Amino acid sequence: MKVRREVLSRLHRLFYDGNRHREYASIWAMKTESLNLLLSPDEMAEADRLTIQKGVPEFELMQNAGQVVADYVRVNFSPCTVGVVCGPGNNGGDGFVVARLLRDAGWFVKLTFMGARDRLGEAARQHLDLWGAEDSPINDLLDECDLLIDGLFGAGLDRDVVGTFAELIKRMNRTRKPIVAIDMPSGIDGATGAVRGAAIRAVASVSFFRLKPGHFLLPGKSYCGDVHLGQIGILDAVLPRIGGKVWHNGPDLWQIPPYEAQGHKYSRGHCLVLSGDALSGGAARLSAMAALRSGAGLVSLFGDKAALEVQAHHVTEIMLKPAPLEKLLQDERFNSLVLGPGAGVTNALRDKVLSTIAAQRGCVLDADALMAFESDPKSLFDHIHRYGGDNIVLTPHGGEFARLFGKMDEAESKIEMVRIAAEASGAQVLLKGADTVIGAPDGRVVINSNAPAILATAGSGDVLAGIIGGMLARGMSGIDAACGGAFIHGACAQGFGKEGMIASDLVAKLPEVLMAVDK
Ligand SMILES: NC(=O)C1=CN([C@@H]2O[C@H](COP(=O)(O)OP(=O)(O)OC[C@H]3O[C@@H](n4cnc5c(N)ncnc54)[C@H](OP(=O)(O)O)[C@@H]3O)[C@@H](O)[C@H]2O)[C@H](O)CC1
Ligand SMILES: [K+]
Repeated sequence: MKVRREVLSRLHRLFYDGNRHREYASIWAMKTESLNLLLSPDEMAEADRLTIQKGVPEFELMQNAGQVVADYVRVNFSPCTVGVVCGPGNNGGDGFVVARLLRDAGWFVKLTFMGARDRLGEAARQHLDLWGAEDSPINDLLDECDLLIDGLFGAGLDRDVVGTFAELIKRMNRTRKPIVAIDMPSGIDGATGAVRGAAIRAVASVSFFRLKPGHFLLPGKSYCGDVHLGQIGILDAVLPRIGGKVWHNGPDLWQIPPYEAQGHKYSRGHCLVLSGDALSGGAARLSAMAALRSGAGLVSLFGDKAALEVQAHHVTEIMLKPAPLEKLLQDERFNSLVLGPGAGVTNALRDKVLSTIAAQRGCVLDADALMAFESDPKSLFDHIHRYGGDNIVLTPHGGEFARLFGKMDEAESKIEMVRIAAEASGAQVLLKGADTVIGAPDGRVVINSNAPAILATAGSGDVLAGIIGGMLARGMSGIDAACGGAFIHGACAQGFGKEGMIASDLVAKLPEVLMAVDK
């Protein structure tokens, strides 16, 4: 019933043409069973429990989990001597299955169990019995095996790893042998990606049913190696009961509105970008070019006449509007704005932001547009709550985020930080970084993980703001535009290569990437 209501309201909004900001279909509301959904270890344990309650034996889930890992190993490695290190819980139980299946396939397998048989659960104990061979001393296993399987801890890690286990993890890493992690690299917190004391550095992590935030948040991501997902019989039908609210970003989550055959440039939206002054216009120009390449029908730079006269020497397709913002906002066709890049932190900028919000336009508030509220963020947030923030995207980097929302030491992870910030501000918050996290005011969070290191270059953030501005102009909602923008931005950098990229190269890559994500 709830889903039906969401679909109906989505359809209502689809056909609603609010003049100021048109909204197209977002497939977001129908994503309960999406493979992009991420589950925390606790949510995963709940999915496991509900599935078992519905009659699927835990023994079978464990058998299937081991099978998925063994299959991964057989496809990706040549037969060799494998050492399986099993911990005291069900992660170790999966390890018993992997060991048995690889042995059955003719591989030479050693296994060390770092727990007590009588403390294992029933299913793990049965699988230990089926393995049935002598335990190997850990020194022999580490010396003699070519490939290690990490079955120490998975979803049940609930404290820092210390003492013997921490030493073992470090020794496994020091062998420099390839390690395949079952579920998560042991020591990585699946909910937050934090290293809990010590963690396995895996070449691959094979997980089950749905991935976890820790596979994508740093530093966890850099410990996982290749991440592989397999299905083990946990039922999709349990997902509505879990009600997960964190997703991994990808084109399945959002849809760029297609061009209409009858459309004209105004029906594709008009994005206004505030120019910096005469000596600081490059950032806004990058945003404007990105917005235009992202498919906004028209893009205009506005600002001081002196600044626009300089811009006139650089732009061709982009128009220049030397009019005051208040006047521009009377024209409803300007449906999206990008404010902040190179703008300078001034009271005048602050006023422009507040006017834009009051005029209920889609907007991206970046850099200086955020810092203009550093001393009084509440005035920004109150304004957004008053006029509505569905189509507003704030794009702070870590430093700006802390200055606007406070340090949030209490918060558990980037997910919690962004969730709190989105709720407080009433807008979408896109916290930039190597693991960009995007939050909506209703608690939904999306992790974007496709940004390569070369994206950390001057002007890259201006391009991101422009892409999101272009998406808003085309009629995407704030959350869809933010997620789409972050993914497309990362994909542009990935498509460029490893060296020498500058921000305008991202703009040049946009057509190729937009074609690739077009559904
Ligand atoms: N839902 C699924 O997809 C399935 C998952 N399977 C696998 O099971 C694990 C989760 O199993 P679980 O038994 O809940 O947890 P772990 O094996 O990860 O770890 C629990 C044991 O580890 C001890 N523990 C936890 N943290 C530490 C630590 N820092 N230092 C030392 N020991 C630690 C804990 O000990 P206690 O003292 O707290 O009791 C437990 O003994 C999941 O990751 C999958 O691999 C199923 O096989 C199939 C279904
Ligand atoms: K593990």
